[in-house]
Amino acid sequence: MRKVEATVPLKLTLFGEHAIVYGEPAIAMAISETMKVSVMEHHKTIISSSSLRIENIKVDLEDMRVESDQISKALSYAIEALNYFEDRKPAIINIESSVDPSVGLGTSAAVIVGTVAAYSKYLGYEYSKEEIAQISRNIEKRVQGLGSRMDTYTTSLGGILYFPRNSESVERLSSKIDINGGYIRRVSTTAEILRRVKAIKEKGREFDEILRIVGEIVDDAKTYLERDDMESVGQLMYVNHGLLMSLGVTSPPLDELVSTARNMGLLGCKMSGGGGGGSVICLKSHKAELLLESRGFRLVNTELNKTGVTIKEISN
Ligand SMILES: Nc1ncnc2c1ncn2[C@@H]1O[C@H](COP(=O)(O)OP(=O)(O)OP(=O)(O)O)[C@@H](O)[C@H]1O
Ligand SMILES: C[C@@](O)(CCO)CC(=O)[O-]
Ligand SMILES: [Mg+2]
Repeated sequence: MRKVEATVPLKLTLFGEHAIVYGEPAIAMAISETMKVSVMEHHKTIISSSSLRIENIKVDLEDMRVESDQISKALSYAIEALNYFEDRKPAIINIESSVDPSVGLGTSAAVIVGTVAAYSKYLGYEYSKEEIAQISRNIEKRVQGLGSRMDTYTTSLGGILYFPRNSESVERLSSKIDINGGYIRRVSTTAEILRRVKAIKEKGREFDEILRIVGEIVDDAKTYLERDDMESVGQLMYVNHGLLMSLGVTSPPLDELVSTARNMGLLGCKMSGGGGGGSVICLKSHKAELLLESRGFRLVNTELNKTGVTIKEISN
């Protein structure tokens, strides 16, 4: 029986979330939390996701229909990833994540990257990580309507990545940055928050100006990260958080935590990812870890992942 398994790192956004959707640069980092997608030979197509508590959903291979609209919405990223392939073969697709879905850690991207990586190998294709990133980026954009290539590229390629403005290139950064990260549940998905930002942006020119300043912060942060000047990196984290608050994408628990961190003299903290709750990152310190824990944030394994998606063939 053939089985292919893809392991995909999740990610943190260090700087520039939301602004990157409008052409500004951003910096993201792949971490050691993972999404695993396995594809196993079978006579029917079945999708299971333990973290979504969705078990053995049968999928019609012809039109990728599932039994209920609600479930099909929850599985839309995985289904669209399977749909990319025209020469589909039946299989059991199992998705397992080390974190909760939709908390700002790039689970939407990782589900797509993992499904494209494992299913393409199952069908006999040999895609490079860059090809997996490119295919996944288009799928995420199609499902969400809006979005950048940041999460799909970071989870495919691994490392600390800088996405320059108005360019399709990606730059690997070398930095010793060490982070504490944690998350709380959120009510909205990134797709919903992206639609809210678009609506706000259409209301006033000042929002374009905020996004442009975020872009400048990202470029300065790149310089400081490469010099390992963490005091300056931390200061820019607070400023980036403040601008995200002006865009309306933070939430009271996130703002309280970041503001308390600043009052306590921590070097730097900010929201990370789509926002509306979800993830917060701080430059690493014992105090930052205690603060995250005291506010009920679930700590994440923020060790840098340098390799990106890996695929292995398991035969039994
Ligand atoms: N374990 C999983 N199994 C299947 N689908 C998942 C899983 N985890 C996440 N997803 C899909 O990704 C969606 C969440 O995407 P969303 O973009 O809101 O969160 P995120 O990617 O974790 O955060 P961010 O985009 O802010 O980094 C879920 O609604 C679901 O469709
Ligand atoms: C909010 C956003 O910038 C990051 C989500 O992790 C969306 C995107 O880049 O697609
Ligand atoms: Mg997402």
